[in-house]
Amino acid sequence: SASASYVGTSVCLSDHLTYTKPYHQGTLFIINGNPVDIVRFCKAIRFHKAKGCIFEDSFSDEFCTGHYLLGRRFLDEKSVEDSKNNEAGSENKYSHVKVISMAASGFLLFCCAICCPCFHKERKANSHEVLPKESNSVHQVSSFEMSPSSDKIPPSPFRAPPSPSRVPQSPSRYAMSPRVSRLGPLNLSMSQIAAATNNFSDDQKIGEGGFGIVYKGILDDGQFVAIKRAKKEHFENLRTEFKSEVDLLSKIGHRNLVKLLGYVDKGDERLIITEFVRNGTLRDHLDGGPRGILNFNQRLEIVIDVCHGLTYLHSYAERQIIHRDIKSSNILLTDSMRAKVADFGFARGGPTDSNQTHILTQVKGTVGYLDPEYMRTYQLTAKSDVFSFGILLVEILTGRRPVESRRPHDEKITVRWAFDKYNEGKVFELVDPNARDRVDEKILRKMFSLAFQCAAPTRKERPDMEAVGKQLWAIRSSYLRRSMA
Ligand SMILES: Nc1ncnc2c1ncn2[C@@H]1O[C@H](COP(=O)(O)OP(=O)(O)OP(=O)(O)O)[C@@H](O)[C@H]1O
Repeated sequence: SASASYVGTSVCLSDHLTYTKPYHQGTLFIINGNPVDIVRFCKAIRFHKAKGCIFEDSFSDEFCTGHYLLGRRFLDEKSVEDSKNNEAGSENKYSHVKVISMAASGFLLFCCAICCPCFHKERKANSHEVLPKESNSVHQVSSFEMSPSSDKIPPSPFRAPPSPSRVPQSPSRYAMSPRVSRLGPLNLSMSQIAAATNNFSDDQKIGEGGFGIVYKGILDDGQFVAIKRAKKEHFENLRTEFKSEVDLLSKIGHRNLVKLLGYVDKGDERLIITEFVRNGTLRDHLDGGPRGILNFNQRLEIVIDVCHGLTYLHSYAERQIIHRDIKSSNILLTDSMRAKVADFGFARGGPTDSNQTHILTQVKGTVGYLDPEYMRTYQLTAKSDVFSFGILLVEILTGRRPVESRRPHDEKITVRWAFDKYNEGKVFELVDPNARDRVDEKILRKMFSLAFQCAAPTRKERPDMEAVGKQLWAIRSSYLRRSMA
């Protein structure tokens, strides 16, 4: 994700216009979480400009000049049609019959069919939507402070309800957020950290993310640590959310979550110190290379670990925590291939009051894993992590990134491609070609089915992580039974 191309955003009329930069043939254009073609995107820009909307500095629209758009009218008309269909669907989202009738994409139909029980159960729980009183809601988009529920978002011709066929694309960092830095139980001075990292020498560098460089360090007592050193341009943000995140993270302790050991917030330095997890990221392993290829059993164990880490955050931590950036490059593996969820830079406390169903907040996360409903409504719940987990599940089974912009059109959005193949009964074609062990078709279908439930378009349709865990355990037992037979 260090290579993430940034995205431009406008929130005029609550539309979220996003595109991956720099502009090239494979550039993805997204409106409110829905992939659109360039013509429609440019139309939205023009519309926003006419309404006097201000675009970020980084938002450039030079691709909207004539020659890129020639010959695209057909596409444009088609997407307007799509949008009309979807608009109609949005009104009917509480009626099963109608949901079924609108499910032109097939995906929604599927989700509805397999998720009916949770659909019913969750509807009650979500019936009160209250704007939470957050201490650190400074980043909320101002128009939303006045409009707590999505119903009140001003109308725009470019809004459309999400559907899984509309998952956002490309594993690009979607928005910048401050990193936490803290120094809890590990009370290290700057000179100790300098010694531990050999003065931040290049040899100790293990990676680089959007916010800083990660170094490996070795403490006096021989303990290995990972030290993330924030880039100076993020310092201001760091200050703003610093305290709340420190408070959140200091309460976390689970074997499937990377432990935060401390922070430094002094003078020119913002450092986060975590336990060092030595076997690379899940993405590294899916890409193959010297570490070898993950077999199916390992993949299954990894998703179970991630699921347990998330279940703890959502249901068992002192206060509910929503990670907001679940993705394969944030899953670290130990030598024994156990998984730990890392990178809590975007983590947020969930609702604190039982009347609150969600938190209203700016969208943060990584494009491709981002919950389309959260992108559209700015309502954050633990189900946004469930969505990302579903995308991750498809990724670990197929080996493909959530968005593969170089592939043919119908394969670009991995979850959509997988869903179509699944429905055609071609589940074996989905399996990562690098994973050589042959797995029973039933097991594969169960895994994919679970992934699609998690990546359902609306949070009401998604199971919670605890339910996901139960399903994964059941799949694991039948897998083990079958492989022993
Ligand atoms: N605790 C850790 N132990 C071992 N390696 C780590 C640890 N934390 C991070 N890394 C390594 O450093 C790399 C960069 O991590 P970082 O979290 O900064 O970036 P990212 O998640 O890849 O990108 P971004 O922060 O932009 O999402 C990771 O890909 C991983 O290889």
